[in-house]
Amino acid sequence: MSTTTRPTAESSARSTLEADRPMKRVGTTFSAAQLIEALPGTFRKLDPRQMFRTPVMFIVEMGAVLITAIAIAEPFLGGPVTSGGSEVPASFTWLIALWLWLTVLFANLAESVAEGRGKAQASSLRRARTGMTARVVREYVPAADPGALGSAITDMPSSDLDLGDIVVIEAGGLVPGDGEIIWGIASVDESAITGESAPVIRESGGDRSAVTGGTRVLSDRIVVRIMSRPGDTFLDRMIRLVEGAERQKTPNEVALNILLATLSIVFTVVVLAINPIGSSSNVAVSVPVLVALLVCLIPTTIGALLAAIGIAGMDRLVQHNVLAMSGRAVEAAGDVTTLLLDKTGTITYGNRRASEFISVDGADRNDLVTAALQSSLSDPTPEGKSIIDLAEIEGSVRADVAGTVVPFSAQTRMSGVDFPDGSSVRKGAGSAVRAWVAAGPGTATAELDDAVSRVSQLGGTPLVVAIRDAAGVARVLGVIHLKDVVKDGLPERFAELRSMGIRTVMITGDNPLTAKAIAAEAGVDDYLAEATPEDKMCLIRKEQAGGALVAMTGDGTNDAPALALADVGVAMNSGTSAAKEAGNMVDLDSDPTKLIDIVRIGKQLLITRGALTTFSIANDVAKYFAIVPAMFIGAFPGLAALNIMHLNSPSSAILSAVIFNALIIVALIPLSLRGVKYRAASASSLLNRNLLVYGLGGIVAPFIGIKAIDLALSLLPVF
Ligand SMILES: Nc1ncnc2c1ncn2[C@@H]1O[C@H](COP(=O)(O)OP(=O)(O)OP(=O)(O)O)[C@@H](O)[C@H]1O
Ligand SMILES: [K+]
Ligand SMILES: [Mg+2]
Repeated sequence: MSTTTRPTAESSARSTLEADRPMKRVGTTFSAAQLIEALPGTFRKLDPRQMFRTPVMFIVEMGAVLITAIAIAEPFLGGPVTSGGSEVPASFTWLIALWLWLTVLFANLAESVAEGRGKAQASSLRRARTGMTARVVREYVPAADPGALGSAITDMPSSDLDLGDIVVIEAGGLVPGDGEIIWGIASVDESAITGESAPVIRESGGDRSAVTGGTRVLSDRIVVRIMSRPGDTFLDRMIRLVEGAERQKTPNEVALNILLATLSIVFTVVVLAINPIGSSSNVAVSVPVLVALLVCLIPTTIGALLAAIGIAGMDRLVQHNVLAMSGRAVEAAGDVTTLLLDKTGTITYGNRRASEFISVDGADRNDLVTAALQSSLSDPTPEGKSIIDLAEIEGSVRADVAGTVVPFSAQTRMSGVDFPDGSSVRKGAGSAVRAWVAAGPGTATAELDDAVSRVSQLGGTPLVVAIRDAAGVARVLGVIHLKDVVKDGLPERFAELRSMGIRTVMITGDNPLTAKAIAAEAGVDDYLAEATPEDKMCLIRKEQAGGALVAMTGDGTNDAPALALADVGVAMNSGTSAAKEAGNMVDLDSDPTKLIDIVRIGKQLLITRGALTTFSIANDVAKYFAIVPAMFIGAFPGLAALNIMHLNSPSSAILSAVIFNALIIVALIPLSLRGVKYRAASASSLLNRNLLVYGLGGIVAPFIGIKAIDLALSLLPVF
């Protein structure tokens, strides 16, 4: 690996990448309509079996049930008289019960509003899924155009399609399910899924062969092998994802929930111990006051908002056209230190096309073109097809030849044909074909090296063409120049990643010179050339062993193992289904720099959760000082010294604390949905700043809030 030069001025053209356009579906606060939509869910979530998943809020709900029962029973038992030696107004128990119920409902509301944003999107996705007809080819002849053959075709509903079915889709038709194109090339409108109206090219044989159910074929005819099971298509998964149906708690969330539950249990024990300590019955604290105290002490704020924060994070990714299959990956993204990128199809557009034949060593140009054509006749890759196209433009005539096809593989980096008379033809990466020629036996000359470097320095992929005659003598005929284009606006975006502390490394199967040229043009920090799929995995393991959290973006089947191994594996939507299956995120815009947004969203999620946890716990400490003196002031007038807030009466102090505890949840819903503002800064300085803002804020807010509520309550005749 070597470090590349910094981006040049020419390459700093304005980005046309998707990530630069204004975001499509962004809402930072919630509207009245959203609130109304969230109401049914708010009440449905009262089901104790659901509440139990959030232990803190489950305790509040049980408290609400208990206090409601006491409020109902009180008139028959002589009514509430005193608590902790103070008089209590008759409506007190009912008021506490009411505000405990509201506390639970506000928590449910937060989650329900967070879910609501995905539901709207899910219903628009559902529209893309319904009512499609699939045209299934019964007996498909491999690699043929069923239209030309007049194959038998049966129509069936797309919902009946199964794994392995072969369907044909004509221009204007909807793709009935996810699959791989096995014949043909077409432009496809994927806007139903990506929201982006510019059509994309999909073709058989390469890394751009995947099509998604619900998208529309705009031109030509393609044959697709279905790769998804009924009910488990990409669209189905996307719907479940945005609806939150598949949402599972991340390890961090589980750990935080355990911490919150532990705190709750500790406080429950503390509160239960209050009366025995206060011994004599005239100072005994009543059950409603004990429950009120408990609810104020346990971390209800974060308990209520935790789920909403997580859902909102996933939702923000969807707004950026990224589907995250796991919340764990979103969190990991917040700490990514290294980004590995595949070259072809990720940094470049991936439509490598033959643009030039260069003969070397005195070889006849026609022989080169013919050999290139022959070696590509049975090569289904887009590169292979582009060579045939160019050879035909150059006047070569396609003639079927019998022979054993040697298909391209990422390991051999060559493809070709072995003919029955013992001769053969190969094309492929320089190093691979050179070795093949040397074993011929034969020699390659400096003229070849020159041609290869010339193509490489232009950022092109040189494919060396060689033949071996029936006598076993090999020789090089020349080089095919495969051209690819680097996506726009990459250097600025990689510079941004650098400023976030993320190192970018391009890994490619291509030769070092091409890699160097493309790396310089794209502005990555480092590159690794001639990498096999195993090398890609090794590099990830090495980085991980050194403590780095690794993100990988790729599109090809040969990237799949690496995508699966990386902490954050972002598959390009344009890529193969193997890549999309292996990664834990899919970028619908196929933009390799989307990681900038993914990292930002991951960091924001972690920071928001940390900030609100700090706030919640600081808040609870402050409430303790507001309530405890008030609780016992009747019995121990000496506590008046602690009563720094001078609240109206003990019962109004306690009720004010409970009301504040409930209202702070509602007040913080917008922040948990929107996320704490993220600035590019080191993790420790962000942490310190947040501890200060949210810790201090958490201590001060209750004093102001409770005092204000107490003042308002004092206007009521009851207090
Ligand atoms: N159809 C083909 N026939 C022969 N050789 C090929 C063919 N396609 C690619 N090659 C050669 O094999 C090399 C490795 O290809 P591979 O697909 O593994 O990597 P890549 O696509 O170039 O890089 P990346 O990993 O960035 O996508 C290419 O650089 C090229 O030299
Ligand atoms: K609380
Ligand atoms: Mg590739």
